[in-house]
Amino acid sequence: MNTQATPTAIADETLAQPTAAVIDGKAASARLLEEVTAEVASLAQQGVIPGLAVVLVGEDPASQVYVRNKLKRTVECGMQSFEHILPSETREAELLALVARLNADADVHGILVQLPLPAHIQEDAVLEAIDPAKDVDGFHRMNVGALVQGADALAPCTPTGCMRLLRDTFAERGGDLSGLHAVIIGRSNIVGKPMASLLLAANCSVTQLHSRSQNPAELCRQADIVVAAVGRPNMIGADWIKPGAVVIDVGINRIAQSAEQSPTGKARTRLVGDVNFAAVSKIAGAITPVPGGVGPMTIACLLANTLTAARRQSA
Ligand SMILES: NC(=O)C1=CN([C@@H]2O[C@H](COP(=O)(O)OP(=O)(O)OC[C@H]3O[C@@H](n4cnc5c(N)ncnc54)[C@H](OP(=O)(O)O)[C@@H]3O)[C@@H](O)[C@H]2O)C=CC1
Ligand SMILES: Nc1nc(=O)c2c([nH]1)NC[C@@H]1CN(c3ccc(C(=O)N[C@@H](CCC(=O)O)C(=O)O)cc3)C=[N+]21
Repeated sequence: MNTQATPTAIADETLAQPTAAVIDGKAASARLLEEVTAEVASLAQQGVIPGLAVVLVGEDPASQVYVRNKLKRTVECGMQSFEHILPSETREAELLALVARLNADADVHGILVQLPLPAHIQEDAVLEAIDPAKDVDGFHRMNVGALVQGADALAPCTPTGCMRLLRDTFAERGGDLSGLHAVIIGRSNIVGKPMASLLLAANCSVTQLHSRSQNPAELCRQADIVVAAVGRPNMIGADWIKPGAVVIDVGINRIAQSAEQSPTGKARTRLVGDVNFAAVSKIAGAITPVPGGVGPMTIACLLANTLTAARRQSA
């Protein structure tokens, strides 16, 4: 890179020092996993080993990476992992039969069916077939309803992980989330909608943006807290962000990386979020990186949910 301070070099956003605090999701997830590991050990003394079943249908390479990461962490925590990798042509009836067997298996306390499923399988039929007590993703209607009503429920892992990062960030500054304006970009059942429920429960004023929203950047600029869950690389630029806002980037996007940018000198892909990190980190108060932000927290919260489910099932 040209280090001469020519006007164009100064304009290069990658040269400027970020002013935002970078929120370390890896460290936060390691702390949570340490707590979970200790609790698993004490449950094991009562003869209960929490078990998590992960079901993956098809060969989506990104999903295989998540499944592998989850398996590794599950075992590290002292839990049992049951992996079911099925071919993409698996029929819905076969998948429902597997879910029924896992529901009836006393060694399995948590069930996660990796989404998205192949197009010929009805996603909601499968999610509704999971025993709500074992629904560690929190996607069953009974758990969704409980979350919306503010009742005790297994809450979706990614939004729960985002809340932990937000609470820690504001606690470090001697405050909390109450009364703050949160803008969520995205309204999926997995991330955007449950995120709104959790922020509302924490007394935020919540605005939800989506693909039909008008003037999204202008609305987003009013936010004290921004949660981006869209799936579009680098969509959120500095002009979307109020100075000092706390930005949580949920997006996981794989983009092509040129040979010059790659540490190995070979053209390959790299992960980026929905937020333009280089630009936004110059204006935000705090920001999560991708990778190393929300992703590791999702897995830690999944294992925390599995522990909770195992405790309830063995009480
Ligand atoms: N880090 C982690 O642990 C996880 C990361 N992810 C990542 O988060 C991202 C979002 O995932 P998910 O919620 O499942 O995605 P979905 O595709 O289900 O939802 C995307 C949402 O973004 C909205 N959207 C699309 N384009 C725009 C736009 N131009 N402006 C405003 N809103 C827009 C859509 O609006 P509409 O409803 O109108 O279509 C939709 O609500 C993905 O990158 C995914 O890989 C997901 C889960 C976990
Ligand atoms: N039923 C279901 N539940 C899910 O929770 C679910 C799902 N289906 N389908 C796919 C999405 C995506 N998701 C991620 C989890 C962890 C990382 C993660 O660990 N990311 C790391 C590393 C990623 C890498 O390097 O490949 C990081 O961001 O640092 C990413 C994405 C869960 N999802």
